[in-house]
This record gives sequence, C-alpha cells and structure tokens, in this order.
Amino acid sequence: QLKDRLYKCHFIKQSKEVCGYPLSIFFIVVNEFCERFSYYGMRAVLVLYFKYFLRWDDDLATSIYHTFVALCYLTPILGAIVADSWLGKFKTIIYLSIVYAIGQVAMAVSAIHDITDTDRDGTPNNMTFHVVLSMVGLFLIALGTGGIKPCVAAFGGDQFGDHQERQRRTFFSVFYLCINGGSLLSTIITPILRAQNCGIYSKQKCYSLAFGVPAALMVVALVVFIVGSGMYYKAKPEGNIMGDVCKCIGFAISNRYKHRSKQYPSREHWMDWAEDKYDKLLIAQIKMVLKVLFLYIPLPMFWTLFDQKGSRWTLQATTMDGNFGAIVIQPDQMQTVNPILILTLVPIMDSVIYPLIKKCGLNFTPLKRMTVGMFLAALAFVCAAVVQIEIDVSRKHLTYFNLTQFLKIFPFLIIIRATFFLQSGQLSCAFSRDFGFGSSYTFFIPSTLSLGSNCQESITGAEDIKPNSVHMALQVPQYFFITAGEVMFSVTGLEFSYSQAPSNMKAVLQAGWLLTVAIGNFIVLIVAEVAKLPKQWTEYVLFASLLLCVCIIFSIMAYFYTYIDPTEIEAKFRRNVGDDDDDKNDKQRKLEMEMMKRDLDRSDDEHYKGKQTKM
Ligand SMILES: C[C@H](N)C(=O)N[C@@H](CC(=O)O)C(=O)O
Repeated sequence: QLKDRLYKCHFIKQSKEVCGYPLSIFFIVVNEFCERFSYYGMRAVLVLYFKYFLRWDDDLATSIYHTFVALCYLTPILGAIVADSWLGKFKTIIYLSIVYAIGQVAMAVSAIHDITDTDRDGTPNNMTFHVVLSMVGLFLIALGTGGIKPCVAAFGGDQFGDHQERQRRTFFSVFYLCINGGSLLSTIITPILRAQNCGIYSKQKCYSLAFGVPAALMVVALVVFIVGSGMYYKAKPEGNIMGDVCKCIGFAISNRYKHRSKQYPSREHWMDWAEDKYDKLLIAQIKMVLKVLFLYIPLPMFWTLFDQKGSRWTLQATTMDGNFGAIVIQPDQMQTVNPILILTLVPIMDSVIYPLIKKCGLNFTPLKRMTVGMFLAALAFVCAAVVQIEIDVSRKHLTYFNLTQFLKIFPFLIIIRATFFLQSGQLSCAFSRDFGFGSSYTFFIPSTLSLGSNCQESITGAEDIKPNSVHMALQVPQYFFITAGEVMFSVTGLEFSYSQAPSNMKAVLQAGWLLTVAIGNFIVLIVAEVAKLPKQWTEYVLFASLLLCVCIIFSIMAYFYTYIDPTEIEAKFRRNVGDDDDDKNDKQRKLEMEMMKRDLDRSDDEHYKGKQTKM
C-alpha cells in the first residue's frame, strides 16, 4: 500500500494539468457524458418500442422495462467485484464498454422492421427474432452500464492526489452535471428520431435510428476513454473487499452460533464474535457499513416511484395532448423535464434553500433531507393520480369498434393533415384527413372504389378514439415534485453514504446504494402484479400511500441514527495497532514511511504555494 501511494504521488506530480485539474479527467467526463447520453437516450424510447414495435400491452411493457432497469442496478456489484479483485477499474471499464456497445447495436438492429418484413406490409413477420435480439441487447446493456457504473466515478476520483481535495469535489459536481446534460440532450433527441419515418420497403417509426444514435455515442464514449489511456493513474486491484466483508460476517455468525451456550460471556456487538479470526479494524469498518445498510432497508420504495417516470408516466403522456403551440412534445420527451429541473434545482438548493434553512437555525441533516425527498415523491404520485382521473374523465364517452376489419391508423403524434395513397398496379389515388394528438380512425374503403377517381369523396371515416384533450403540461407538477424529491433524496443520500463509509468500503456502500434502486424496480413488478388494480389512478394512489408509510418508518429509524466520522474511528484503531506493532518495525518500513512523508509534504507545499499565488 505504501509503495502504491508513493507511486501515485509521483505519477500525479508528473502528469499534465489544466487549470489545476489532471488532464486525464477531461476524457473521463466526456466519456460519462456520452455514456449517459447512450443509456438515457435508449431508455427514453424503450417503453414505446415495446408497446408499438413489439406490440406488447402496457403491463408487459412496464414489467420488462422495470426488470431491465433493476438489472442495470444489480450489475454494479459484479462490476465492483471484477474491478477490485481482478481486472482493475481501467480494464473493467474498457471490456464492459465493449459489451455495452454490442448490446446497443443489437437493440438498433432489432428495431429494423425490414429484416423480417418478407411480405413488405410494414410489420415484421418474425416477431420472435426482434424480441430475442432486443432481449439479448438489453441484457448486454444492463451488464455494461451497471458494470462500469461504480468504476467510472471512482476511477475519476483516483486521478486526484491527496492535496487536490477541492478539485476532486468540483470534479464530482461536474460529473453529476454531465450525467444530467447527457440525459437531457438524449431525451430530447431520441424521441425526435423515433418519430421519423424510415425503412427500405415501407416507412415506419424509426426506432432503429433512436437506438442507433445511442449505440454510436457508446462507441464514441469508448474511443474517448481509450484515447486518454496514457494519462490515467491506474490503481492496482485492491483485492476482493466485498468477499472479505462477507467472509468476516459469515465467521461472526457461525462463531456466535458455536458459542451460543450460556457459559460463554456475551459480547457487546454480534460482529465482535469475528475478533477470534479477523482484524479489529476490519470489524469496526463492517459495523459502520452495516449501520448504514440497515438504514437503506426502506429506501427501495423511493426508487419504486421514481423510476416509473420512464414507464407509467410515459404511457400516461401518450394519452395526453403534447401540442405546446410553437412546438409539439412527444410523450417520451416529457422525461426531459427531470434533467432540466435537476440542472436548475441542484444549484438553487445548494446556494439558496439549504443556506436559508441553516440561517433560520434549523439543523436540516442529510437524513431529514432524505425523508422530505420521500414525502415529495409521494406527493408527485398524488399529482399523477389527479392527472389520470382527468384523462379518464375526458375519454369516458368514447366508443371503440372492432378495428381489425378495416385499415386502422394510429397517428401517434400530432399530424395536422396527412395524405394517404391507395395503389393497385398503375392506378392510384390520394385522400387527406386532419388528425388530432393520440386519436385513432377507421376508414371505410368501398369495394366499388375505382382508383384513379377522386378518393377524397368516396372514402368515409369514423373517429374511434378522440384526440387527447388533457394537456401534457399537467404532468409538470408531478415531474417537479419527483425531481425535488430526487435532489433531496438521491444527491443527499449519495453524499451521506460516502461520508459514513470507511475509507476502503466506499465502493461497497456505493454498490449497496445502487442495489436499493434495483430492488425498487422489482417492487414495481410485484406491487403491480399483486394489486392488479383496474384503474391506473388507484395504482398511483397505492404507490403514494406505500411510500408515505415507508417515509414514516424511515424518519423513526433516522431519529435513532448517530452520525460518525469514519476517518477518526479508523485512525483510533490504527493508533492502537501502531502501538502494538512498534517492536516489529524494521528499517525498510521506516525508510518507506520517511520517503512517503517527504513526498506528501512536498506536494502539500506545492499546493500551498499554488494557493498563495492565486490569492
Ligand atoms: C438523470 C438522473 N437525474 C440522474 O442524475 N441519474 C444518475 C443517478 C442514477 O439514477 O443512477 C445517473 O444516471 O447516474
């Protein structure tokens, strides 16, 4: 470890800097931007791809969407283990990014309807091919995006020396902005691409382009990351800390069980039963981690609600009117409200709201913020329920026909006037109609129709589904509350987890945090399946009520939590060990310590000088 720290010190001192930041982090930041563009861009149109391309119903589309998201947040554990114990972060990012890019390409190919459209009628003839290919693609994407997730931010953090604490903090803020910048751009762009018509034999909604551009961005992300290769500090794998933690916990439990008889004196904490075999410092660190993990138990419920933006809320938007006058918003584009609000709310919260609360003499601790965040998410679902009731009322009087007998047209986006061509051999005729957002029509084509004559008059139509009348702007309040909740819950939660984690287990807690997201997405499936509520608004109310209950439980747990300073606790343990080990110190170790101290002092001096010059 000493040698590694010395090497890092030398490496960082010799590496190129721009405005006090290592040049290497620019490649990492650009890589993150492109990767998040790729991920969120694909995710934005995913539920509509299931519904309109693969022809799945709302429930199946929602279930598969959440299974995919859950998988994306389960694989970080795998990525962290591979990186820490085997490949190191750099190689893990490279290899898994390749898997990720292949997955994105598979998705893009799966959305080309012409591949199996043998009769050239615009619909794929072998749906199994498209389903299987897209499922394989999604699996590879989940493996890639989840696997690299705990590595990229930590790899960026590794590029800074101990004397660059301020720069490292700025890097993490910029990193979060890049995530949301990439997400914002892609959720604007991919729905536009999806709404285009493309195809070789027949023109259909262009899901292949909507998945193809994210695939290209993932390749760009990989190339950018590789270009920076020579500039990175690549820490060696530290060993499987997660494995050590599990083994130590396992030993504590089995040892406790072996000594269950009353003749053995009880110990203060059940983890103390591991002392017979494991280092006291490791046990203390595990205790810190377990304390935080216990607090995590209610957290998945927040994600259960949060991640329905991409599924239920997007499907809700398809039944709303997206005509904003100058622009027409696609249902999946409504998701951009989230990153837009994140980019505005994070600075407002940090520089206005939190300082103001502090000025009022209130101690708004991280756990209190997270509780408020949960409450806001529940409020968002109450808003979603109100909007749903409004939509249901507006669509109550509609009559549905059996549409299969006739030509059925779903103008999915607003079409002011569309023209259709009927063709038979050399003869053709055209007719035009006006359509509203989300409406559906059946046209009756008389068998006596002679092509070449005026179709406009001969073809009659019936409106099966009226145009959507509830405006998409009504979704803004629910997006506002869920995003304000995200800022208070997610941003604070990440910071809390980092500050309460022991130095060598920050990645373990990061993986634990991401696991709460995965479990949250599985809860969507379970609740939706078990409850099977006939009305969508009642499902929204159910989710809001569940989160409210969980919020109360969490606030009680938070009340009893005592904040700790892991560095101080670790230092105390190290001091104790240091006292015991004094005799064992040999010349070599002293020499190494001396060298490292001199080295660190020198970098501190340079940092101090740098500060003075700036002042
Ligand atoms: C775009 C979201 N607002 C966001 O910031 N997402 C983060 C955190 C997460 O959900 O995992 C990200 O994509 O890393």
